[in-house]
Amino acid sequence: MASVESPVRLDSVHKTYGSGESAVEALSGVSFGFPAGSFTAVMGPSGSGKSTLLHCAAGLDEPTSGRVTLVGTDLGGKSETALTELRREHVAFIFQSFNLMPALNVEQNVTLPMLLAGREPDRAWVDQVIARVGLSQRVKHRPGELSGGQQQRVAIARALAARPTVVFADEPTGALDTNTALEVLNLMRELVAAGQTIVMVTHDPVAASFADTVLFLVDGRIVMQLADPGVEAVASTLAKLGAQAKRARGQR
Ligand SMILES: Nc1ncnc2c1ncn2[C@@H]1O[C@H](COP(=O)(O)OP(=O)(O)OP(=O)(O)O)[C@@H](O)[C@H]1O
Repeated sequence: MASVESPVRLDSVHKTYGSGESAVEALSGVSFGFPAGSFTAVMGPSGSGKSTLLHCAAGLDEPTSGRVTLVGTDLGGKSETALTELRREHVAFIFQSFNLMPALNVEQNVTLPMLLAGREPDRAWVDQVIARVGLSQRVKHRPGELSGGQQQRVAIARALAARPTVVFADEPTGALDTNTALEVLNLMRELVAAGQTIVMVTHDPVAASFADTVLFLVDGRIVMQLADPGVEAVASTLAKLGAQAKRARGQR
């Protein structure tokens, strides 16, 4: 099951929030297969639907219509329990809102998802991941004893330690200093080289340049894809799309 060609697939996904006058169409027919062992960045102006796409792809939010397939499983009509099990087995998140367990120390937070999935943590790899995010001196600290950036690094180590099939990341480097951000992005590239699939929402052209492909969303639609993206190309495309979106809003 885990070795499907596209561990994450969206087919004609629409997502509308609210109804009637106040309805907002956050996704307007998104179709994309994220290939196994690929790193894809999702970019676009504020409100273009990036987080909604990520939440629908991860089964955290249900599309209004269309189909999402995660690691070979059609998520349509699945129970919350079935979704939780699927995620526990195959998926990791690096979201700002995915909090750490306050009573557990760094090492315990990092190994918890594996223990919950009934898997024995690979201690050497766990130590390596914790070292790569610069927290070797903090393994016995609790989240409350760490800075915001350090807590984010624990969340990153936690996501990477379990070697999930798919990593969903929302602004994973947003709260990090430049050096740690580069270290984390390099680590993500290593995971991709090892066959894992990463889908990352970011506003940062430098972070996006680590991806194999950048998808640009405008008004809930994929309007452009950039392969092997360079920082300059990403930044100029983003600026152009942002200006177009602003003009279009002005005309409405
Ligand atoms: N729970 C919700 N209820 C109502 N509308 C929502 C909800 N979540 C998102 N939206 C709307 O859907 C659209 C897309 O939102 P989304 O958060 O996916 O955009 P985004 O591209 O991630 O934005 P940003 O870059 O500002 O985080 C926006 O117009 C937003 O206001």
